[in-house]
Amino acid sequence: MHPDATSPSHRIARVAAHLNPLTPPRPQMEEAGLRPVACRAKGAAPGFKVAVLGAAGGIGQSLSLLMKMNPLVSVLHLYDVVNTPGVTADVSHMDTTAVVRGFLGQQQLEAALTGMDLVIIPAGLPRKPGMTRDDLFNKNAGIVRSLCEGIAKCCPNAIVNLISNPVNSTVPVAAEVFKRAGTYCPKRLLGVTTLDVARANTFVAEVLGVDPRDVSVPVVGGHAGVTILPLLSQVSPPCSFTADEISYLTNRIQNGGTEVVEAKAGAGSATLSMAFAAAKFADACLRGMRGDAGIVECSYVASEVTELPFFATKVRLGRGGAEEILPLGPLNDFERAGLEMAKKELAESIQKGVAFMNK
Ligand SMILES: NC(=O)c1ccc[n+]([C@@H]2O[C@H](COP(=O)([O-])OP(=O)(O)OC[C@H]3O[C@@H](n4cnc5c(N)ncnc54)[C@H](O)[C@@H]3O)[C@@H](O)[C@H]2O)c1
Ligand SMILES: O=C(O)C[C@H](O)C(=O)O
Repeated sequence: MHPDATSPSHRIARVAAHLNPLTPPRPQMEEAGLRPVACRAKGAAPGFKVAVLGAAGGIGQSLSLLMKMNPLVSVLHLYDVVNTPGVTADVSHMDTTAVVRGFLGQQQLEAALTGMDLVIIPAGLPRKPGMTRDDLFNKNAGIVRSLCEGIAKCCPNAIVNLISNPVNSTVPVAAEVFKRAGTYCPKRLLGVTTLDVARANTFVAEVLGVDPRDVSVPVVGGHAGVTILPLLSQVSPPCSFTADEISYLTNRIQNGGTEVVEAKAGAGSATLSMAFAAAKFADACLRGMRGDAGIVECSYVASEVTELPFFATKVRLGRGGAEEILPLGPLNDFERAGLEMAKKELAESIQKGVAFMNK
């Protein structure tokens, strides 16, 4: 390091470059042996570049906070069409490793996406009481399309975690965008269904009277109503339920989103539990990308597990995303009937997403 590298003027220059992250590092800083802070974590410590699109929203703000706390993240880009300067300034004061940069509006989308390893998308309208997730389709499909066009152009190899509803249709929209751009890799497009698993673990643990962290419930199918199919016969650790418990649990898990929408009474849908779930899923993706073995999560992905082109099951996460789609495993009669209902609705939702791109 240059002998003056720690002098007050150098330190101030370094901080200034950090505060205005779009400013390229000054040549004299490099001569002095100073590296912009954004690169610091790229050495011994593993560090991934992560973007949150919709970062100023209800999910986006909490998710940005949680991603700033993740030691696997070296650079965190926060993009929204409103309010990112404030959210970025706020989150950037957390004394954790990730360097935070904010991007505001369509004209900064490309800068937000360039070089990203993982892109998390919670952009889009949330439900109000009385609405289905499908009622969000017209607005959110357009948002997802434009964001995915940016991803195809600026970070075509990034892994995408798609949260925007209706997930059952927005994932097919994203796939069509990437196909058209010639960048589609099914392994890298993951619809986030982790909140269904979190709810299932919570509600099952309540019934069993155990710690939810010790419970693991596979939830397959999709992310809306009857397409959310908890496999209560495959709960780990193994346990059994009465018919009433199965009916209560299935109904509560399938309607968990509506429970929150109604409780919020017009102020939106699940944001805090969703941010928690999205951060958990993103962390699992990052650990897979780092090369950790045995990372398995449920996700809505391109799949051959059923005759449908997309389906949520357990997937094994690896360096390239969803490296392996795991089978459904043995289902009981109740689950087999649920699967048929789920597939019927899913087929229509998938078709709607594909048709949106072929209009
Ligand atoms: N997958 C799931 O399990 C799950 C769970 C909860 C919510 N959701 C969905 O997540 C989405 C966001 O929910 P929320 O509560 O955070 O909503 P919100 O309204 O609080 O936030 C959405 C954010 O998206 C931003 N946005 C809108 N258009 C954009 C664009 N073109 N580019 C970038 N940002 C844009 C808005 O400015 C806003 O800040 C909704 O569609 C909701 O239904 C999904
Ligand atoms: O229910 C919603 O609209 C939001 C989300 O999909 C959820 O499951 O909480």
